[in-house]
Amino acid sequence: MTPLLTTRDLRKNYGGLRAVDGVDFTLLPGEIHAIIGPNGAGKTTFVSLVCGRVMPSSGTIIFDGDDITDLPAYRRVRQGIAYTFQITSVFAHLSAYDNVALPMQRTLTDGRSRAKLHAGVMNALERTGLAGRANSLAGTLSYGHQRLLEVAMGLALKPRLLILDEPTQGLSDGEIAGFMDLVREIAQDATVLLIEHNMQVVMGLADRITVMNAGRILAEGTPADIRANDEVQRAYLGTEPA
Ligand SMILES: Nc1ncnc2c1ncn2[C@@H]1O[C@H](COP(=O)(O)OP(=O)(O)OP(=O)(O)O)[C@@H](O)[C@H]1O
Repeated sequence: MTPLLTTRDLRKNYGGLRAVDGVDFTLLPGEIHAIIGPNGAGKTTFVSLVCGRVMPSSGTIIFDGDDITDLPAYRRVRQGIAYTFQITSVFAHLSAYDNVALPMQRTLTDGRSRAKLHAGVMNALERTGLAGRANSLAGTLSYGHQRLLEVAMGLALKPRLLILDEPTQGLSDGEIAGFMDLVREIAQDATVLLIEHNMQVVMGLADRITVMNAGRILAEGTPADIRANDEVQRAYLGTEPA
């Protein structure tokens, strides 16, 4: 199977700190792929390099056969890479509807396609269970709903690759269960790369897991492989119920 995304010897240094230190990574189309690892392992920096928020010190990023290493973030969005980040980034004083319409509008080359925009926004809100909140100001939504709104903003871009950075942080158990169903549904027509600390979510959702430690890949495999890996247990999972 041809990978959707490949990184080769990808590096990001902050002064003397090697935040991402020679990562060779492969993402297969259609998979749900989790990146785990201790705080400071380089997970957020790595996905920031993939989506273009941060430019690498060296190395190569290939997306769907094209070298995107030097492409700015907005061009990567057009190629189908969407992301939502740890820190809630909704516009509090805009409605849920407008929050989704804003990023989507940028992808429509024909500024007059209002019907298309409306259909796309409502589809994204429906998939995330927020259609009934379309007119609510984003700032009045619960934290969990704001996180879902971010996912809706990503979905409206019809991404081929959706990157989620700690999407379940701050969600209740019930919201987490709903979120897992949503990710499975998204993965039917997109590839999902997620950074996640909640091991139940990781083990329950991921087809494959990459474990990072100190900027490098420590291990890769299925949930069963990762559970059975002694090095991973020592470096990371030891204190977590795997
Ligand atoms: N803009 C920056 N300037 C300097 N150092 C940075 C910057 N961004 C990240 N780092 C450092 O790079 C290392 C990797 O950070 P990163 O946020 O990628 O880790 P992480 O695995 O995502 O951690 P967490 O699970 O806590 O989010 C850390 O030591 C961090 O302090």
